[in-house]
Amino acid sequence: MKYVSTRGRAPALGFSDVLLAGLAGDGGLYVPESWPQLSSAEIAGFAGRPYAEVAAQVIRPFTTGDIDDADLDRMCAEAYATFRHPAVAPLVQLAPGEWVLELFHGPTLAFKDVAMQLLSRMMDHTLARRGEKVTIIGATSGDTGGAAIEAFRDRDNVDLFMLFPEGRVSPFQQRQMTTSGAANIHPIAIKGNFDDCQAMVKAAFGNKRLRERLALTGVNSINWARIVAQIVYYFTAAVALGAPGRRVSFTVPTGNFGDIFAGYAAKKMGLPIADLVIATNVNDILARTLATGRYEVGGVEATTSPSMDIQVSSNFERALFEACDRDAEAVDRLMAALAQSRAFTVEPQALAAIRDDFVAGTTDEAECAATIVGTWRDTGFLPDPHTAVGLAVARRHMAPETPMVTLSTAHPAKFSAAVEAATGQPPALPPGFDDLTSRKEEFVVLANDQSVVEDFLLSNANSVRDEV
Ligand SMILES: Cc1ncc(COP(=O)(O)O)c(C=O)c1O
Ligand SMILES: N[C@@H](CCOP(=O)(O)O)C(=O)O
Repeated sequence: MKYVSTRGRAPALGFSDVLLAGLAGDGGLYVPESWPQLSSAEIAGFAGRPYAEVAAQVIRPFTTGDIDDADLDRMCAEAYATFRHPAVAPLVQLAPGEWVLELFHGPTLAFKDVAMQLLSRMMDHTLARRGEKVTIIGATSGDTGGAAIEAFRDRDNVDLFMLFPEGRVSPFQQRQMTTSGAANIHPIAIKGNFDDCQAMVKAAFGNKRLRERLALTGVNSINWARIVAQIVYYFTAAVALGAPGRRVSFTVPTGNFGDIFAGYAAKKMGLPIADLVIATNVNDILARTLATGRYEVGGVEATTSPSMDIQVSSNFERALFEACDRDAEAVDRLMAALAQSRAFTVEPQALAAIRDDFVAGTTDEAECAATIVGTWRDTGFLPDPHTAVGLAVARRHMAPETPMVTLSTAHPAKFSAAVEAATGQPPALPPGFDDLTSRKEEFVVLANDQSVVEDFLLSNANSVRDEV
């Protein structure tokens, strides 16, 4: 399997090179050059199988030729043994036709663990084989940072620099990032918002000298390996509800579009998905784009679902590439317009293609809080604010006979202030986090300035290559 860049000006690469590249050299995102197909019989065969085995089978077509089958099986088994729930991603029924897929049973209580636990093992495996070291740079609105730090702490072939917006992540999320105590972990609070952090990460990749000196790579969902691992739970959930003999819809609380793009990938591989519903909070650029065809970056509003306080949604570029019939030049033009004027217009044919694959809805803060308390009171399931955004939107898109699965992307304890404000009581903390508030925090605060951040990386990375 080879991967091509959405902007068409970077070389096609195999899985291991894409894994270590993060972002393509032309600023684009890697996608598989064709979608592997799973037959109905193969999909039906997933029923009742352990999550790790299904994961290896779904992921294998993407890694063939780069990772040996036995190594992939072992890495999947190890990654999903870190989860607290034997099913890894259990489905819970809330009402007739309504389900949540609990993706928060990993080590940091967020869906990011599903991909990050596997990604860190794949990276470690590839680096050990090649005898290389890398520097990871990432941007987080809260959950990617914690999951990456947990997955990569104390790995001696990796230095991890994680940028987060100062004061805009929950206290629980911040402490998960700042209390690892590991020498290879460097949390950085940026005086800006998540979009500023993500823009700095992409600009760092665009600095060829820095990229080469630090052997820069990424673990945000710009890295294809993140998406690949997230495809798996769409299969396990749909099969548990009757696929391939029955169509299933999914609603996904969406920010950077990685999670829902994994659902799109599952559909392209043959999973019968009815609707893929994008759920956003008031930072609703994706819903506006689907409604009007105009992608227009506005200001970011801070909400109780901070991990979705995003305007520049990285993986939408992958969806555009698909909607433009894989015309990389067209995507390149749109991305150039975005860089220049913070906006672009999707051509009617591409917009129609996007609307064929996705629908979208938005929730405001009042509806989010009402959904938290209402769902808890009516069903006993306590959603975190991101899941509540998903549930509120999902309930407007339910169709008779088609199960609707909302992805539950974080444990409510990660956002206890918002949950307590809605329900009047704090959510119970799962075991293993009792000392989080007493651990010593270590992080730096840096200006929202590219050269300040790049200088910090060069001064603090353990492995910097000489200039040639
Ligand atoms: C709890 C939670 N829900 C939803 C999202 C949105 O996911 P994505 O960025 O893949 O769209 C995030 C962040 O990515 C998150 O941390
Ligand atoms: N909400 C995310 C933002 C980064 O998303 P990613 O999926 O591209 O890593 C977060 O929690 O940091």
